[in-house]
Parts: sequence; structure tokens; C-alpha cells
Amino acid sequence: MSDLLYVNGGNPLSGEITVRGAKNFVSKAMVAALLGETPSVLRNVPQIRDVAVVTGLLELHGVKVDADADAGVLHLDPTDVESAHVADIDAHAGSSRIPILFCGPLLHRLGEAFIPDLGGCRIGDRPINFHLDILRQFGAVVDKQDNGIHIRAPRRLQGTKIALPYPSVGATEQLLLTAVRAEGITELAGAAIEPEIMDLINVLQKMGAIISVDTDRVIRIEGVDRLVGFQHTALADRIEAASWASAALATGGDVYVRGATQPEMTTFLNTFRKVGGEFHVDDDGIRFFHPGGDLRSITLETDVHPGFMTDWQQPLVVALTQAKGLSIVHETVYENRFGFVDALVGMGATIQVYKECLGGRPCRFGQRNFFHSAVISGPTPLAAADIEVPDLRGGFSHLIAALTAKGTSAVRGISLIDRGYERFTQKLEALGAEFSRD
Ligand SMILES: CC(=O)N[C@H]1[C@@H](OP(=O)(O)OP(=O)(O)OC[C@H]2O[C@@H](n3ccc(=O)[nH]c3=O)[C@H](O)[C@@H]2O)O[C@H](CO)[C@@H](O)[C@@H]1O
Ligand SMILES: C=C(OP(=O)(O)O)C(=O)O
Repeated sequence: MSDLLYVNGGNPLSGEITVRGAKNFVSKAMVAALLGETPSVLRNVPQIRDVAVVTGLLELHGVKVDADADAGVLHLDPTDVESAHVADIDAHAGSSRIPILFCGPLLHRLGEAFIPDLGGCRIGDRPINFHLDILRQFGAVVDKQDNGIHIRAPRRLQGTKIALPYPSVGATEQLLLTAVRAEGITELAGAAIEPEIMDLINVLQKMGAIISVDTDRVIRIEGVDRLVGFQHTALADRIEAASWASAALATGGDVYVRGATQPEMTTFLNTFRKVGGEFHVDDDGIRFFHPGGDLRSITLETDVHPGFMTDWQQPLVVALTQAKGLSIVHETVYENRFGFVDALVGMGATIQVYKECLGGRPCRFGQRNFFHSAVISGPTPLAAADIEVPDLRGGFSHLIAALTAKGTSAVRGISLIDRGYERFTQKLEALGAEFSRD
């Protein structure tokens, strides 16, 4: 299928769509299945490219994966993992961030692993130093190679005490997936506590792990000798839900997001309300709508949970181009997440990016020459344009901009969006968007 979408914008999105399990949880739960001695069943799995990538990686290592894509059910059988071959692993280089999370499970199962170079959105340097430090502290030997890393465990991994310099999501998951079967007790200070991590802890506990989440970002794990398979229904994708909410706001629309849940979205909902959007929460989802009148400018800072999530930032910025006054957005999680605004400026938005930490406390990037703050002045009508999708969330933001702009935009490279948004063109259709795929 073509990678180009013509979008005829300027009409409010209106109707109902469904979100299923979270991209940032489902892929990790799939990796956790490798740790079990018996099969696992994961439900509410979306049909997105990251799931396909992790399926491919698991299969390379000998896990049998049976998927019912429509029902959203994955059966993962790791019984024969010992017979895994990794000859084709290079084909997965640059595909996603997930391969690095195979380290702990493969070290426990096979004693060694080769991890290809990582992919994921290019929104900063995204080093893996925390991951490698963690693995070394457990007793693993890490050898960096040209096309990835080779890692081995000369003896059983040993529980350890670690403090993260920054509450990294991936590093916290690395630690969990490694500590559960290491010998003895592991204590992590400065842990990330995102809802997707809490759901991974649910999965690991179902498998037989002993994990406690204490106050002040401390996680404690008592290693066990064996784990079994799990049955679990994934938590909803709060990033996808917020993306559709931002699309509703930017286009002056009304979208019911079936499957969206309030507890994981509290911070987003507060911001949505401050900007002037309205929402109704019920047992099955959340309705997001523009109530009419002016949207209001805000000051916003992205942060680790329970702060305003960085992945919510890009879609919301498009809605802020339609708000009255000056909005300030300070990105504190990634140093380079404003590249997508160039296309919005080309469409008529007034957005200026700055190297300084604007609007709040200083962050890690303040003295380091990164354009990580933005000032958005609105409202500005957007004009249709020819745009190229830069990354996953930036791509969805471009789509929202094209839906907001009067006239026909050409949005190129839309397959990037498939990495995290399930069947998004079907959903656009359900919301009355006018578009055609070349
Ligand atoms: C697949 C997945 O779940 N991706 C999510 C995950 O990414 P990911 O797990 O990669 O993000 P992290 O939380 O690890 O990164 C946060 C910050 O820590 C830094 N860092 C991280 C690891 C490391 O070894 N060294 C280091 O310096 C990063 O450069 C970044 O500045 O959490 C991010 C923050 O909520 C989300 O935006 C991503 O959608
Ligand atoms: C940054 C993201 O994902 P990844 O870590 O997979 O690149 C995202 O989902 O917005």
C-alpha cells in the first residue's frame, strides 16, 4: 500500500473509535513471556508494527507465537526456547527499542544474547548506558560490537542495589525483567513508575515474581528460581487515547474513545480541561470534545509519571496552535522532540523554539544547546501543505494538522504511524475524515 495520504481537512472529527492495549506495555509483556516455563496468554493486543517486530524477535529465539489479531489475543509458548537460533537477528536492527529488553530473559534462559542496534523514534540521543550499567551490576559481561552488543552471564545473575540517575522507563523494565530470576534481593532507587510499568509488575507477579513498589520510587524484588506463564489483559493505550483527544480539540470535534481509562490519564485530562476541552468519563471510555468558544493558552512541562507524558506533547501542540494567546511547552524528557513543529510553521502556525528552559524549573537540557522549549502563539488558521512524517507521535501530529487545515494536504511516510496507532485510517474513516490513500 502507498505511504502517502491525501487529507482534505477543515472539518471536525466526530464519532467513536476504540483503543486497545498500550504499545508501551504489550511489547514488554511479550518479552516477559520468555521468562516463563509454561505458555502465556496476552489479551487486548493491538495490531501495530511494534507487536509484529517483537513477535518476529520471539520467534527467532524459539518462542511459538499464535495470534488472533481481530480478537487481540496472543498465545506465547516459550517451552522450546533452548533450541533458539539467532542467525537472522540483524534483520531486526533499527526496528524498535524493545530488543534491549531481551537481555535479562535470554541471559536467564540461554546464558548469552546478541542484541542488534535499537530503533525507535529519533527524538534525542537515547543512550543505553543505564541498561548496560544495570546488567553489569547483576554480573553480566557486556561486549559492544559493530552491529549491536553481545552479552553473557558466566554464572547466575546476582541481585543488586542500584540507583538510577533519572527515572528511565526502559531501564526500570530492564531491571525488573532481570531481577525477577536473579539470585537474592534487588533494590532499585529512582525507578520510573509509569502505569505501563505497574502493569508489567502485575504480569511478573502473576508469573511467580515477588516485587514490592515502595514510596519514593523504590522497587524491591526477591529473585525466584522459576516463573510460569501468565494470562493477562493489557491496560489501555493512554497515548493513543490522548492523541485522538487532541485531534478532536484541534478540529473542533467530538470523539468518543472506547477503551480509554481515567486513572492513567488524570494529568492529561487536567491539561485538556485547562486548554478549554471538555470530557465525559463513563465505564466504557471517555468522550473528548470542543465545547465551542476560544481555547485557552497554557504553560506545560513534560515529565516522568505522574507528570504530563512526553508522548502526549506532540499531538497537543497542534491543538495549542488553535488556542488564544501564548502557550509555553518545556520538554524535559527528550532533548530533541520539537523537530515536528517545522512543518506546522510551514502550514501557518506561529511557533518559536528555544534552547532555554522556559516556563518552569531548569531541566537536564538547559545548559546543553538543545531546542527543547517552544512558544506557540495562537490561534492561527492552518493551511494545507505537503508534509513528511518525521516519527511516530510527530507523524500523528502532522495528521492532526492536515485534518485541521482547510484544503488538501499530502502527508508522506504515514507507515511510520502504524508502529503505534492501530488501523488509524479505519478510525479516521469512522470519524468522518475526508482522505484518500494514493
Ligand atoms: C517502547 C517504550 O516504552 N517507549 C517509551 C519509553 O521509552 P524509553 O524507555 O526509551 O525512555 P526512557 O524513559 O528510558 O528515557 C527517558 C530519558 O532517559 C534517558 N536515558 C534512558 C536510558 C539510558 O540508558 N540512558 C539515558 O540517558 C533518555 O535519553 C531520555 O532522555 O519511555 C519514554 C518516556 O516515557 C516514552 O517516551 C517512550 O514512548
Ligand atoms: C517515543 C515513542 O516510542 P519508542 O520508545 O518506541 O520510540 C513513542 O511511543 O512516542
